[in-house]
Amino acid sequence: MSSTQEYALRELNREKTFGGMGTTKARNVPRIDLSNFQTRKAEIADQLWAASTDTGFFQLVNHGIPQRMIDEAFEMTARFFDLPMEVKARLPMAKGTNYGWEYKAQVRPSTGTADNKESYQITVPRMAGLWPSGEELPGFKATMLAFERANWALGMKVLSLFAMKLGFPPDFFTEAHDPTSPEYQSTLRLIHYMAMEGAKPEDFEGWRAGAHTDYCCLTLLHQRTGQGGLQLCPGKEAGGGELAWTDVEPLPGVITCNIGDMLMRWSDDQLQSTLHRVRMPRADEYLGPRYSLPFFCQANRDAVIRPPSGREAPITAKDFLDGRIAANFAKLRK
Ligand SMILES: O=C(O)CCC(=O)C(=O)O
Ligand SMILES: [Fe+2]
Repeated sequence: MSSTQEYALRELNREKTFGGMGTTKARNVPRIDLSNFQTRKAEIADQLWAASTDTGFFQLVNHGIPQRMIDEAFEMTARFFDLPMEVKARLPMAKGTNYGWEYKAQVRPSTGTADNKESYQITVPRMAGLWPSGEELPGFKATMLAFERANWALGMKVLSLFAMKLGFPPDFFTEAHDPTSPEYQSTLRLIHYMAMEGAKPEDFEGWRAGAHTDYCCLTLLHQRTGQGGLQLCPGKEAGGGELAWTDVEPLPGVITCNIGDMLMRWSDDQLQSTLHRVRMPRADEYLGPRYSLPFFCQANRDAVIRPPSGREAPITAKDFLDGRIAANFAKLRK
């Protein structure tokens, strides 16, 4: 078995145990202020480290991405998903890839059912033929490229502090996520969870996004106030039995972040990649569409993940990611 297949299988078996409804529990998701970043690096690094070795989730405030830019990205996202099906179908995500449009194709190993969503993923060097035309959606490409780069820059700022804590040079992860390289594979994802107004009772039994951990180093997640549903369960408490889930409410001016599997491995499991999911709204909650914009900092395909202790074998970020994509999108056409 190749290391990719072996990794995919291990992940599959682990995630299959997380699909149940579980209970709920209040937990603190730390809020971390990035203002005066240059002079407060040591303090911010301590706060990031404490949050990420504990719940694996934190929320950034004063992060520097202008609210206007975030609002514009959400407006373009709604317009994109409003395009006719046949237009979106001309931009398909091919099997084994991480870019393009998919409709209800992501089957989470935890649930075995498709997420009730459509998504469009932007992996900048591999978008040939996958952008809507300027006539179909004026301004879309420019807006999304600028938003992608703003997220990348913020992600690298945060990762530079993790590098410091792990004893790597400060620009270690920036080099591993070099956006000028053709091997770049960080991804901006646009997600549309379908409105549930008038849906049948059985439609509420599924998941908007089934329980999973992210594949990446770090996720920056933009959400809309009033469009809740994200829940987390820390890994330390996910060791079997019924899981207790915590609601993470979207707040204005906040970017919710979590550590992914890639950084967990790179840090010898010190930084926690935490299980999360998006639940269906209850009948008495907002039932309109839900949009979210995660940006996944994923090390370039040729970056080698070599944990300092040497306990886990080195693996390229390509092999690491391919295993996870294969386990999630088996349904897509080649
Ligand atoms: O939509 C959300 O709030 C979370 C999405 C998510 O977890 C993912 O796409 O990995
Ligand atoms: Fe996720």
